[in-house]
Amino acid sequence: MSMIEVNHLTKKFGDFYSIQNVHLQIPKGEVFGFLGPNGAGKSTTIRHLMGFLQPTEGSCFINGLNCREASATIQQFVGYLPGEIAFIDKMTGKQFIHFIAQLRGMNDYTHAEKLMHFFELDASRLIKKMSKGMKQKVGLVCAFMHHPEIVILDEPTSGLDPLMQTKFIEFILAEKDKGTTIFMSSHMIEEVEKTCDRVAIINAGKIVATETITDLKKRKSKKYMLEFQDEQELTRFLDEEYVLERISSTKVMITITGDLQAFLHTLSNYKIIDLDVISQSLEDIFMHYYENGGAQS
Ligand SMILES: Nc1ncnc2c1ncn2[C@@H]1O[C@H](COP(=O)(O)OP(=O)(O)OP(=O)(O)O)[C@@H](O)[C@H]1O
Repeated sequence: MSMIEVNHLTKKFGDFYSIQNVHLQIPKGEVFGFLGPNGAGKSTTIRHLMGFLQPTEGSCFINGLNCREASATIQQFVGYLPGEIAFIDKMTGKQFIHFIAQLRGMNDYTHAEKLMHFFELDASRLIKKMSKGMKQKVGLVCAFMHHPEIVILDEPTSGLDPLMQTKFIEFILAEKDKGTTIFMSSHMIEEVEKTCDRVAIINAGKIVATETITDLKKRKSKKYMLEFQDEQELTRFLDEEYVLERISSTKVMITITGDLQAFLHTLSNYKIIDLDVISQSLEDIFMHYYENGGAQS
């Protein structure tokens, strides 16, 4: 049985389709990424999972429970991090964390304390005086403090600095080892690549692809900026059969899809003074799907 199941979910706001025919099945223990640009429909899908929205068509289930009908029960056991957290500003971080814990009937804060320590959160401050990143950490502590088996995170790293983003990835990988089922939305391919088993890509309310990270990586091309020691070295390199764009007399941009090994081997024969990896943007990856007719794989 899937832990999370979204069946042909459609939501219309007036005449506008926020999401259309979204279909997802996430088995126990899977870390699933939900990628898409701003306004693609990620939060709308997630809000249905938490039972906050009534579908126009379709349905969703968590652990076999209908998300709309069993909303209260689901909110009790699922770990949830909303995209925009509505905090009670007058509380300190700690008071808020205890408040949420009590709503869940918890009275042991040991794990919450551990999480605060891990995320380096000083929760004694008033929430209204906290930065966006600190508030995000409060949200993460609330999402994980009751050892949930299923976790739903709406853009979990938004507002976190790069060091914390790395810590977050480490944290998710540890949760994955424990067997936690995680569904997380993001618009950053890198964090999804590092943590998830599978990913669905949503654009303009429709799923354009669902695939394993292994397959995504195989298909993904990467660009490298190479700077050669001098023009002669670059000229020599032009004989190699690579798709490249000449940037200057000593610099080229190369696109590599798939096998890196052969590329690295070739590079070892040249005098290179600098190499930069240019990450492929989400849009570039979408282009790939559009070029293939946006077919679902
Ligand atoms: N309550 C609402 N009323 C009208 N339109 C809405 C409502 N909620 C969402 N939408 C629209 O539905 C579309 C999808 O929004 P959603 O918030 O799900 O996107 P998202 O993928 O989470 O984007 P982001 O990355 O910016 O958070 C957007 O065009 C948004 O304006």
